[in-house]
Parts: sequence; C-alpha cells; structure tokens
Amino acid sequence: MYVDQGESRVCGIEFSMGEAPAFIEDDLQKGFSNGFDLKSKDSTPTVIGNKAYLIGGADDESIRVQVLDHSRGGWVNPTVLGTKPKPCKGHSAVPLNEGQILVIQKGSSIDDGVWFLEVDTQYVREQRKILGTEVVAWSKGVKGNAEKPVVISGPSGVGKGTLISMLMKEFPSMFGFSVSHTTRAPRNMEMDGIHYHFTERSVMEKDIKDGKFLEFASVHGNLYGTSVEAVEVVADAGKRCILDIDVQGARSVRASSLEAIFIFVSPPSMEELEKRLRARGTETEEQILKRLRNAQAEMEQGKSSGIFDHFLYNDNLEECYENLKELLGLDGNVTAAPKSSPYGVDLPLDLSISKIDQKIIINRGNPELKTATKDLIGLDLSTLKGGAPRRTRGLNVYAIDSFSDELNGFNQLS
Ligand SMILES: Nc1nc2c(ncn2[C@@H]2O[C@H](COP(=O)(O)OP(=O)(O)O)[C@@H](O)[C@H]2O)c(=O)[nH]1
Ligand SMILES: Nc1ncnc2c1ncn2[C@@H]1O[C@H](COP(=O)(O)OP(=O)(O)O)[C@@H](O)[C@H]1O
Repeated sequence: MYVDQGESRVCGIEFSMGEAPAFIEDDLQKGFSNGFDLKSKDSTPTVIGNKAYLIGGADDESIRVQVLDHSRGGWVNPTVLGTKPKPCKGHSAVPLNEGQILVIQKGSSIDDGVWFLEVDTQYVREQRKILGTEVVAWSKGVKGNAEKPVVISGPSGVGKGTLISMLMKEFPSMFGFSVSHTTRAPRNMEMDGIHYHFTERSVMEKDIKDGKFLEFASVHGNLYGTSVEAVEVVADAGKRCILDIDVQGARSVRASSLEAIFIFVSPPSMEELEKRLRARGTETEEQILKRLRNAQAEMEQGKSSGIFDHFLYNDNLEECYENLKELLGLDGNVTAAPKSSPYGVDLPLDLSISKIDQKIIINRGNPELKTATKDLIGLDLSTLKGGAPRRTRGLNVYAIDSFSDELNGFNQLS
C-alpha cells in the first residue's frame, strides 16, 4: 500500500516504487539549490525507477512538469502532450505503476479533478521516439462508459428537436445533447453553445481540416458538423449522447469508429410536414421551400440507405415519444432520479490519498481514517480504458461506507 502523506511527503521526498537510487536522492537535494522549489506546497516529486517527476507550479496555463533524469545529467523540461490540467490550489500525486502517476487536484470537483500523468506508457514511448525528447502526457480521468450514442435524423420540421427535448427533460442525468457547429444564423430563442456553436464558415473549414470533426455536411446551404469534443464532453459526464444530424452525417458516423444506434423519424405526410414547418415560424418562405424540397430526398435516403436501425413515425407526438423511449430501453421501470454517488462533490485542500491494489481511497479531510465516514471516496482503477492524448475513461467513483471491505482492508494495512 502506498499512502500519500501530503505536505510531509513533499518535503521528506518519499520513494514510492521501491527505494530510490542514491543518485536520485542526491539530485533531488541539488534541486533545492537549483531553484526547484521542492518545499512548495504545490510541487510534488514522485519517483519512478531512475527518474523523479516534479509536478507543480504553473506553466503555460497548466500544471508544470519537470523530470529529474540522472542519465541526462539532471533536470529536464519534457515535451508535455495531451489535454493539460489547469493550475490548481494544490494536488496529491501517487504512482499507479511504472508508467502512470495519478494526480488529484485539490479544491476542485471530483468530476474535473482526477488526472493521469503518463510517463512511460506505449503512447509516451512512441512519442519519445518521434520527437527525440523526454515526453510526458496528461489524460483526464472521466466516467465515460455510457451507453451507445443515439443518432436521430429526419427531415426538417418532423419533430426531432421536440422529441429530443422531451427526452432530455425527463431524463436529464441520463442523456446529453451533442452540440453541433453550424454556419447558419441563430434563430430567436437559440443560444450559442446550447443549441449550436454558431460559427464562421472559414473557422469551421479550418477546424474540419485540422481533424476536429467527427462528421460534417452541407445542409440546406449551410455547413453543419459534430466535433469530436461535442461527443466527448457528453461521454465525460457519463451520459448517453444524442446527435441530431442529417442523413449524410448519419452515414459518416456509421462509417466512423463511433458505435451508435441510428433512428430515422418520418412525418405522417408531406402536407403535415409543411404545416409543422410553417407553424414553427422560424424560417423565411424561401428557406421553407428549400427544406421541403430537401425533405423528399431525405425521406428516400433515410428509407433506402440501410443506415438506420429504427424508424419512428411522428404522427401523434405522445405516442411517438413513448415508442422512442421503448426502443431506448426506457420502459416504465426506469426512474429519472440520478443514482446517489459522490460525483459532483468538491475536493478540499487538505485531502490525502492512499492506494490499495487497484483502488484509491481519497480522504476528504478526516484525519481519523478508522472512523470512516462520508469523507472517504473510493476510485476503482480496474475499469480504466483509453489514456493520453485523450481521456482515461471508466473512472468508477464511489462513496465508501464504514463497514465496506475496502475500509477493513485499509485498517488492517495502515
Ligand atoms: N451532418 C450534420 N447535420 C446536422 C448537424 N446538426 C444539425 N444537423 C442537421 O441539419 C439540419 C438542419 O438543422 P436546423 O438548421 O437546426 O433545422 P431543423 O432541422 O429544421 O431544426 C437537420 O437535418 C439537422 O439534423 C450536424 O452536426 N451534422
Ligand atoms: N407529432 C407532432 N404533431 C404536431 N406538431 C408537432 C409534432 N411534433 C413536433 N411538432 C411541431 O412541429 C414543429 C417542428 O418540430 P421540431 O422539433 O422543431 O422539428 P425538427 O427538429 O425535426 O426540425 C414544432 O413547432 C413542433 O412543436
């Protein structure tokens, strides 16, 4: 078991992966005279093998990392890859294995505060070869093992947005909307970042070129697209992602690595579709006519393309919504209430962390661990997937109750 002692560990330099070689100890001490502030509350040296990783302080708007590498003659500023954590009020770090350090940010919410610094994983080794420098890479720990995303397509005015709103309203903790980018102008009630990311065509075209989009298409004369980030932020929150995209977009997603279920919504008739579009009152006459012309082709493609797993017929809205819920497995027994879990809790400044096998215990400020209370949070590391340069998914965060096995194990070991 490894126990992070907080500040005393920083000053006393604890060696966690076996005894540190003497030269590392010497070099670390030299660090004091070379201006490395090892005594600083927010700097944590963590030793793995023949190297020490000094994590702390701010650099380019993220936490700074320096590597003490005896074979390279001392302290090195590595190339830092991945999405980097913002500077924070302090952190605790614990090595998980020879390749990863777990960093918990103090004073943040647990949803944002769990990070992995990869120092010797396959990705880091590959990058080290390519770049020829010392490399470390950050990856954010997220829940993210949600069910398959749901792609909903259908002609303009058929009721996609209405059905999605109903679903999000009834199951807010279960579903998250993939906010697309578009070059079309916002409608009256539409908010940037909520309904769409409204953007300039040139900016969007550059982002598409830079590989930031999962899919994109030209629809009714405007550019629309789903960014990789739009889908990831929903998955990060452990929610099931809903994408409202056209048939071309659905085809691209089908061909991508994103495993999703595909639903096509049809209107009862073209006359009814026109009525709904006109009644919505958000388009000019010219735009309505263009949408109606396109609707015909979309209906044909939707039915014949083989892309869609399910077809919904939106005549009576309530009936259609019930059918949608049924095919998503949301029958009458599903409750909309979120499960009680420590997600969303804040991590205080005086936390400490301990590692037992594949589990991390975060003590939120109760120094007497034996009187375990709601102050203890467990992190199960055995379900982790992915890693730098993207997210580390499958983070299982749970409240530890005083009689749990984890705690008995902890008490015996401490
Ligand atoms: N391919 C693709 N289509 C999208 C995306 N976002 C929205 N769309 C589609 O663009 C079309 C027009 O959307 P919008 O302008 O909001 O009009 P509405 O469908 O009449 O509400 C609809 O078919 C949407 O499904 C996206 O990110 N990618
Ligand atoms: N089953 C339905 N019956 C009558 N009106 C509907 C039905 N479903 C949706 N609507 C209405 O039709 C209009 C278009 O729906 P909307 O959800 O904006 O379509 P989409 O997102 O597919 O373009 C809205 O004014 C909505 O209230």
